[in-house]
Amino acid sequence: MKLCVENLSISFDKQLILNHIDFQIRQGEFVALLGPSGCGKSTILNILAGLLSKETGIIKVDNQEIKGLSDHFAYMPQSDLLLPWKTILDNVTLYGQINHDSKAKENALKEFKTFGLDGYQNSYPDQLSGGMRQRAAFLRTALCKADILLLDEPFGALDVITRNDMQDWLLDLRKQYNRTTLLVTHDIDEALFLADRILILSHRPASILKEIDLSNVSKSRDWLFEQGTLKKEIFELLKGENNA
Ligand SMILES: Nc1ncnc2c1ncn2[C@@H]1O[C@H](COP(=O)(O)OP(=O)(O)OP(=O)(O)O)[C@@H](O)[C@H]1O
Repeated sequence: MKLCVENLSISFDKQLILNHIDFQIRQGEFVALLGPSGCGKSTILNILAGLLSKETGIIKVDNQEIKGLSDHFAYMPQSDLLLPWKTILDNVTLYGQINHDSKAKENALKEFKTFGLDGYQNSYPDQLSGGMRQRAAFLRTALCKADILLLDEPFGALDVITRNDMQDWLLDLRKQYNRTTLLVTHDIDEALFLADRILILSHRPASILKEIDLSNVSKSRDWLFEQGTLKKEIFELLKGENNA
């Protein structure tokens, strides 16, 4: 599904946070949003997910305008929000159960291996490592029948090694699943490694400062290590905005 965001603005307490944001995401494209802290990245996801009301702007999925909550979007917030009293299988099939999908558990179990959770269906969240919990939260999001995934710093709370492992895993998964995705991250490496395109936001009120197209790049850790100049350029841009 193609996502089109036009002229998106919002203020909190009379302070303009998003200033006429325009962007599009093609079917199957993976786009990362990078920007200085507090510029409004999560706010964009919250508006798309229907949790916040925009002041101006139009959101379209495949040319159809979306208002409020929509099942086009599956949202994975920063914390994993796994329910501690439910098993991993019950946690990942929460939406399916709410929607009375009798095949929810059967369909979920087929994905446990891919998501590195094989054998853990009857475990509880506190029996899993941080990385596994994030994969479970991600599986719950991916199992939603939504066309567009909204991921807010999914690996933000993980240590650097687990984070890198999760990025490798997500890059592999991307090739298989081809879901339209918008990822919010603070991490320049993560954005470069995972995204087809990076949108860099300015300091508040946020507008899109720069777009980096990586769609023709064959991604690998070696490629990432060689991107010193590009990383420096993005870093300087974000640093300038942080000080703005
Ligand atoms: N519901 C709300 N009511 C009032 N102010 C809000 C609300 N949501 C966000 N804000 C404010 O809007 C600004 C942008 O917040 P947001 O969380 O979108 O930024 P961010 O770029 O995701 O930040 P970070 O990188 O630190 O996660 C912040 O100043 C925040 O305090």
